[in-house]
Amino acid sequence: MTTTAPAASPHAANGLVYPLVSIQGLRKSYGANEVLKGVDLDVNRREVIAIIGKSGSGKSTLLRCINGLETFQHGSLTVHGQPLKAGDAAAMRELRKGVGMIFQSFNLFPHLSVGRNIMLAPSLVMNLPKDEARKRAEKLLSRVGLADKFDSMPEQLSGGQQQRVAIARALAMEPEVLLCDEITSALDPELVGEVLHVVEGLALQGMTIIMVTHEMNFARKVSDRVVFMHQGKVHEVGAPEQVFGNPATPELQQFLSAMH
Ligand SMILES: Nc1ncnc2c1ncn2[C@@H]1O[C@H](COP(=O)(O)OP(=O)(O)OP(=O)(O)O)[C@@H](O)[C@H]1O
Repeated sequence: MTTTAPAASPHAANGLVYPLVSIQGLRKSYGANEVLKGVDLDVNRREVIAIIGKSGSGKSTLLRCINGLETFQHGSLTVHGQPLKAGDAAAMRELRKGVGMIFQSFNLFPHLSVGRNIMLAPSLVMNLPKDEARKRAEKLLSRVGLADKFDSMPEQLSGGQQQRVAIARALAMEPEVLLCDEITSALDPELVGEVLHVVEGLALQGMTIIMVTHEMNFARKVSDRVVFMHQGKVHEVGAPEQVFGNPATPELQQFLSAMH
């Protein structure tokens, strides 16, 4: 991908170099159902990763583990050099501050204006003074093309606009990495483009993004690497031209032909 930001790179601090997100041997079960069966994945700063795969292959569960919404039983997860042990609830809460997540449903607070939705977390979690939180919300709203919607209520916006507010709200916590879980799946087709345009802009500005998506053309255009998940594992990973143009395994070939 051509970016205006420097290329993806391992993070360097305190003389150490490490990926921004490092996942090793991650296993997660719901009861007897093992959903993630040993996932290994490193994500460098400024990388854009698209996760694709059949329904039930564990894509959403993996994202939810990365932002600490789900516990896992085995393996390790390190974000920004902070290792997170399986089941460490306090560390998971801390982790969530540095990881933004956007879901298929926008989950805006219906009784708060657009601006207040964005100000909420910086005010409550980061203790940002009200005027600074407001300035931050205004800036983010213009970044997602909604500068004039500060005082609107969520119900007055289209689905595409609400999803853009959800993106602004996630960015308000200045996350290290942004996780996107099928964020256009609930939108009418004519509204998909405006949301993808915002995500593409963030990618070009150097945001580290891990997105689960069914938008194959978008994955091909924007991502640095595509991860194909199959039966709870990373089955194939590579540059978009390799994964889409020259899939190595029959499972990926079948998945891609079923998408056409
Ligand atoms: N909270 C839960 N409790 C029990 N089982 C769950 C839970 N969440 C997910 N699962 C199961 O885990 C498996 C993987 O689900 P997951 O949502 O991660 O898959 P996915 O690849 O994201 O699928 P999709 O593309 O349909 O969203 C499924 O079998 C699902 O039923």
